[in-house]
Amino acid sequence: MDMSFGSESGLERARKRRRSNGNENIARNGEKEINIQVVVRCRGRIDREIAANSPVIIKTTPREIYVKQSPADKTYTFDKVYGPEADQAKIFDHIVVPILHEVKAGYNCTLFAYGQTSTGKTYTMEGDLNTTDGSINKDAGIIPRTLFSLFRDLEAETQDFSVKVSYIELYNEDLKDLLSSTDDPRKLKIQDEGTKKGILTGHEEVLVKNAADGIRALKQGSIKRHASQTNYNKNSSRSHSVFSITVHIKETMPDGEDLLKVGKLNLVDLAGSECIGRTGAENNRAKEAGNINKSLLTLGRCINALNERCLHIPFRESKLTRLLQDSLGGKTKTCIIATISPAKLSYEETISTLDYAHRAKNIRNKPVANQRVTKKALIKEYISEIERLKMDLQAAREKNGFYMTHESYQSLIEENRSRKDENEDLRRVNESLMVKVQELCKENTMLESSRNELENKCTKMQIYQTKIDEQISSVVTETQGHVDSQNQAISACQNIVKEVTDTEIRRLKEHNALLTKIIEEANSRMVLMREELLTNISTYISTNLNNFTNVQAESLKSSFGKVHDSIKENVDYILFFLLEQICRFSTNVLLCLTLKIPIGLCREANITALEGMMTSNTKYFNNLKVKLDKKKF
Ligand SMILES: Nc1ncnc2c1ncn2[C@@H]1O[C@H](COP(=O)(O)OP(=O)(O)OP(=O)(O)O)[C@@H](O)[C@H]1O
Repeated sequence: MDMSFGSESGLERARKRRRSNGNENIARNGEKEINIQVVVRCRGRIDREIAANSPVIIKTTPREIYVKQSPADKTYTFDKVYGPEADQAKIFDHIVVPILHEVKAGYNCTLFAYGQTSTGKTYTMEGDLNTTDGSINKDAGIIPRTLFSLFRDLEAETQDFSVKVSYIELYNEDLKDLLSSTDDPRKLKIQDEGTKKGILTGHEEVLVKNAADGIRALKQGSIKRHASQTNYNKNSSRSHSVFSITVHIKETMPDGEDLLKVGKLNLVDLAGSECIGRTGAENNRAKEAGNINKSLLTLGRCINALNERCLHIPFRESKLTRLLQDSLGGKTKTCIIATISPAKLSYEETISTLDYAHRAKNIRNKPVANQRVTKKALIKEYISEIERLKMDLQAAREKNGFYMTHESYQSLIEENRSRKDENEDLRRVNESLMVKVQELCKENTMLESSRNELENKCTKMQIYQTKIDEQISSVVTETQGHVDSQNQAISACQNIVKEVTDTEIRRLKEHNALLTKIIEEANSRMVLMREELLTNISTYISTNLNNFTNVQAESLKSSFGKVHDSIKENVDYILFFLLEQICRFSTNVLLCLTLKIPIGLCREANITALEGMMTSNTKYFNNLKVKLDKKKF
């Protein structure tokens, strides 16, 4: 029985051994890491969401998904994104058809649907399983479409092939020791004898001749699929289901030898990831939800560990992750379809699904095509497998101990050895981690002491800084006082200077007026003198004309001229002197105005200088008066 695609049958173990006998390197050389493909499917609102008036908060583009939230939308990028308009045919053509090519080329591929309850996982994987006139209906999901497409293509491409399917269901993670009862060879019932807690159902691999056979096998296997009604979904799957399709294709080599190419497709419909409170889970169903969440949680931890390239991936912590082990970080080509609801009602679960799926994007697998085996070798393996199973059955029926073939025993020994190796690896990892922890502890202690030192330094610096601050502020206050008193002194000085200057200007103006008056007086007096002189001369000449000789007349003219020149000279001198005084006066006034502010700073000296200037001006005026008086004719 090949119960799962993660656990190995004797046949697979034998194949593996053969691979390691020389062919493994060749296979390894061809290994190429590829990321897991992650796509998102968002369905339209369903009746329950419409009735609750829950608005649509999801917008999609071919690669991006926007979740409305304030203040800004949250955006996620995936390999592909499908909105409500994408029907079942589109999903199949875009996602599954390329995967089927890989299966036919001899690869193991896994496609699993993950998402909150009622978001459409079962609709996507199974959908409508009924057929009309031998054809699928439009709501048929990935499994029926795969079976129909596979048989159609294989029949068209080759005559020699076989298809086998198996179905298993897993819904309780409390199972510890799985015991098998084989009364019905087509149906497997494994029960935890100790606790009677859980059942893992399914059937062995069965050969199917056409697509309808395959669908029948799926229906048979899932007939008892554990489903219950939740607040969210009337027909909610409470278990994880795995439907596997194995394809054997015969190829005849040029030397005439027949080789078998084997490819496998695992279609996984996970149970809903759900929040217990919101889905209305009570009592047993709450426990059930807890178990479902527990296995999904382990799946999440494995995804995180793979994402972070951890040395240890906790695959063994749940049956589900043991089943999916080769599909996550192994040699399988894997695609995850994350299903979400568009309604605001499911906001939290949608974000959680998208975060989960987004992390899975970074997981890298190294797909390797299965080794082709000769028909003869395969038949031999099947015969020995049947022999082993027969003997196991016999021993079980006779309740006569447990029979095991030499090969099975060797396999178990090998498995045991590999577990021991694994344990040893873990012990070494643990040891190296302990060393690291100790190193970190030491580092931490050192860091702690340097932190204390730094804190002490900091405290000292703070005290020092406080002192400096105090000093600076006292200097600033003192300087400010000085500046204020200087400013007061300056403004007082400026007032005094202004007063002094105004007084001096007024005095200068008075002097100027006096000077102008003197000039005017001198002018008019000189005009009078000149006129008087001329009158006297003409009277004298007219009286004594006849007595004058020519010589006398000439001498008179010349003395008249001299007198005239002397008067002119005196007048010119006086005018020049007065002009000089006016210039000096103006310069003084300008000087006073220009020096107003500097005077304010050293006023005493300037006031003395101004007073000196005024005294010298007064002196000039007095001298001038004396001179003018002397020049009187
Ligand atoms: N893309 C879709 N288009 C139309 N109807 C859909 C779509 N996806 C889901 N539905 C409908 O939504 C309901 C819930 O879907 P389904 O049972 O597949 O959800 P689920 O995720 O498998 O839930 P659970 O985890 O509880 O089993 C069903 O009535 C289904 O027909």
